[in-house]
Amino acid sequence: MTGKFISFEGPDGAGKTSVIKAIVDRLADVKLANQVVLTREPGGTPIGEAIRDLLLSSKSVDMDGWTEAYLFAASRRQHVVEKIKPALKSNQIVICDRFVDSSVAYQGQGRQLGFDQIWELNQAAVGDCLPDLTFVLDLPIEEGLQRIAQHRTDQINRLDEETLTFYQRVRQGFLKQAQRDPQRIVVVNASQELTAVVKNVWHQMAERWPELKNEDA
Ligand SMILES: Nc1ncnc2c1ncn2[C@@H]1O[C@H](COP(=O)(O)OP(=O)(O)OP(=O)(O)O)[C@@H](O)[C@H]1O
Ligand SMILES: Cc1cn([C@H]2C[C@H](O)[C@@H](COP(=O)(O)O)O2)c(=O)[nH]c1=O
Repeated sequence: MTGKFISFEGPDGAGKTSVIKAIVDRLADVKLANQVVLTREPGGTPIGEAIRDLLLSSKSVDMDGWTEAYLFAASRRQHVVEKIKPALKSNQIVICDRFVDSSVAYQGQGRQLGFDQIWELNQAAVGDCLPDLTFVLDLPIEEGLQRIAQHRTDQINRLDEETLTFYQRVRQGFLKQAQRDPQRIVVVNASQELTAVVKNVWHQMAERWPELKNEDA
């Protein structure tokens, strides 16, 4: 199978991590486990993870919105150059937990820095390296936040403490981005049971890449 770049997006608690785990298992079932590169943003590289710590730390309360936007883009640039592009070049399947659409939704729409302005800033960071396929896991904000509150095992981060209206703008940002780029972005109803969400995502992947239905690698 040739290199593929797939990103998973959505508001906090939409189920990205859970769905990605199940999709990686499915890829293993079709004998593609050794081709999978699982990664995340912010982060994905040592430099990116250091930027992640700075971005998500509750000590960064005074961070300016544009500083935040540039730091997400800087983490992304390093990620693209150091990990994503080389992996695609060697025919790996890159599965990324959040990518450029998160910046457009959170910084562009959530922080109201401007949808197009944040897209342009990120164009400089990613160049021509956009996902082949992006899943936006969509659900009412309250549901995602409730899921997190019920099951939280990791620490609360700085962005977890935003208001409901911030997250509602973020959700609209993802949906607007999907409307703008329907070839790349598929919106999935993430309110369904996890098995149904995974089935839907896998179906979309196999539609696009029929070799996934019967991979004999
Ligand atoms: N479809 C679902 N139905 C009910 N609960 C779910 C579903 N998907 C995930 N969950 C649960 O919701 C919580 C958040 O899921 P998960 O960590 O996968 O979301 P996430 O999108 O990665 O969150 P974050 O953006 O905060 O990292 C977990 O406890 C998970 O078990
Ligand atoms: C890539 C990216 C992320 N964010 C936000 C979204 C989340 O609140 C955190 C990351 O935490 P997660 O548990 O890994 O989902 O960062 C953002 O605001 N902008 C971005 O570009």
